[in-house]
Amino acid sequence: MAHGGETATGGIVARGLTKTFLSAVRRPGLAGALRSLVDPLRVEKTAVRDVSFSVARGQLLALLGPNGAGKSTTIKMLTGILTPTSGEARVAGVVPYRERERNARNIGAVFGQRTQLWWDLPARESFTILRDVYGVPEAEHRARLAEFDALLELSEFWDTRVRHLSLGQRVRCDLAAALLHDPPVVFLDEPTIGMDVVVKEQVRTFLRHQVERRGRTVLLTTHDMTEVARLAERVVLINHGRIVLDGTLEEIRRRFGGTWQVHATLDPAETDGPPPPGIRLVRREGPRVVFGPDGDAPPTVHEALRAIVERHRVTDLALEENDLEDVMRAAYLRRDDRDGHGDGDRDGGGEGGEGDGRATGDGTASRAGRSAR
Ligand SMILES: Nc1ncnc2c1ncn2[C@@H]1O[C@H](COP(=O)(O)OP(=O)(O)OP(=O)(O)O)[C@@H](O)[C@H]1O
Repeated sequence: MAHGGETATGGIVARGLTKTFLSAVRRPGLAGALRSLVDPLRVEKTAVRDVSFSVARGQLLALLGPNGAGKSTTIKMLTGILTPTSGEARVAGVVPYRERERNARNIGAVFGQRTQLWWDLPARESFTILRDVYGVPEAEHRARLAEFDALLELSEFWDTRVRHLSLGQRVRCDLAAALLHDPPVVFLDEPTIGMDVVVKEQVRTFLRHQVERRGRTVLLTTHDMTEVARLAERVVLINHGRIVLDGTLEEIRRRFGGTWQVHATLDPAETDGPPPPGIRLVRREGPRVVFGPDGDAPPTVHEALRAIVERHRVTDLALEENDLEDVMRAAYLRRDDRDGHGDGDRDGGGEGGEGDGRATGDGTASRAGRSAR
């Protein structure tokens, strides 16, 4: 966990962040509806529960989780839009919900569904207004716009009124607008939603440039697993408002799906024998078998291939990586199982906590793993 000193240079720290909403619900039936008018029934909903993580300066972290997991609520607390019910946050050394103006200078934010651009103005005029709002020197402004244009091809459409831009064009302008004042920290809530594959790749290149060349700290949410695979060094997976895993994509694969599968055809003379240690038989159909990693410390794929060939009489061998969407589905569903058992998981602090999804300890809770049982 990073400390205040680290965030002062441009990192993010969330400690025990919790947000509970109180919302009015209507009682059923006409009489209930009338009663609710004078005596509203309020229910509590904890959207984010004891969430702790940190992002060091110049790191990109993807916040992942199913719909309603609490991602946007977390980002809203870190951008100062919402005040947490308990816990604390620091973004570039500032408590965002206490010093909103100071925080606004340190961060850029893009909420893919909304725009911060003036609808009836061409984007370039919005950029000029933002330059004046943030007091960016003209030469700096021009240099930064030129950099953004080179990466995002904005000049093709920045003289068109924002209301006439396509979604992909508009979000590219929003990305530029969010970074024009050179913020050290950037929050992106589903930035590539609805973009075509070419524009998505352009935006990813732009983000990589901002992280690697400009040293910005980026926290993004996405449901696009290709995006995660291409961009994120580290992911925090949340579900039902709690952190399930804080680690790398490889760790998610290992815990929820396994990092590899070996499809083999065995010689008909092969007699049934157990697979090598650390390897499990996922599926068997006649001579065709599928092996996967087993346990907490499975062999690497090279070790596995060698062990399988030494142990079994193999006539054909193919290596496949587990599909990331399948792995994520297993991760999301696994969390639901755990909730159903009310296991009282608490630690949001990441790796090794009770909330790390190792419900069975086998580390291979994949679709394939289940079908093998
Ligand atoms: N203002 C609010 N009042 C009451 N409940 C809310 C409010 N905002 C969010 N919630 C609830 O909090 C939970 C988390 O919502 P949130 O928008 O953070 O999820 P999310 O992970 O961003 O989901 P998605 O991927 O669908 O955008 C949801 O159950 C949502 O209904």
